[in-house]
Amino acid sequence: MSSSVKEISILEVKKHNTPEDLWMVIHDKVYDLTKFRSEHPGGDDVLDEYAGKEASKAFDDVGHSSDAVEMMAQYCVGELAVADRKAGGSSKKTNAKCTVA
Ligand code: HEM
Repeated sequence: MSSSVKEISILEVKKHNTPEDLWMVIHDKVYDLTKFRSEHPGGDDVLDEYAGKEASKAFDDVGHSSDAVEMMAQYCVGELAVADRKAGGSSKKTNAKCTVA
């Protein structure tokens, strides 16, 4: 069965590790936060810190609101490749729609 969600490897995510090209992984979803960076209420520096990286724990530790979680979907560009996922990485909370082809 084909899925409408694109699978992205962690190696691909790592290439997008600058403020001008900023991707990160949160709960097995890949987000392109390049445009959101300057709008993030928590600041651009914290996002820069996780550019190209796995940021699930950092995201959870902040205790982001449900509004923040809802905002995530629009920046989702795909799912982390199954082989690159870690046990416990997924989260119902942030398993929102991510149907970008
Ligand atoms: C798609 C990813 C993200 C979205 C959509 C997002 C969104 C938001 C929003 C809407 C707020 C305002 C407070 C709230 O509604 O909870 C916020 C605050 C904040 N965020 Fe994020 N955020 C994201 C990722 C991250 C990451 C990876 C970090 C890493 C540490 C982070 C750190 C913070 C901090 C420190 C605050 C300020 C909390 C405070 O003032 O009490 N955020 N974020």
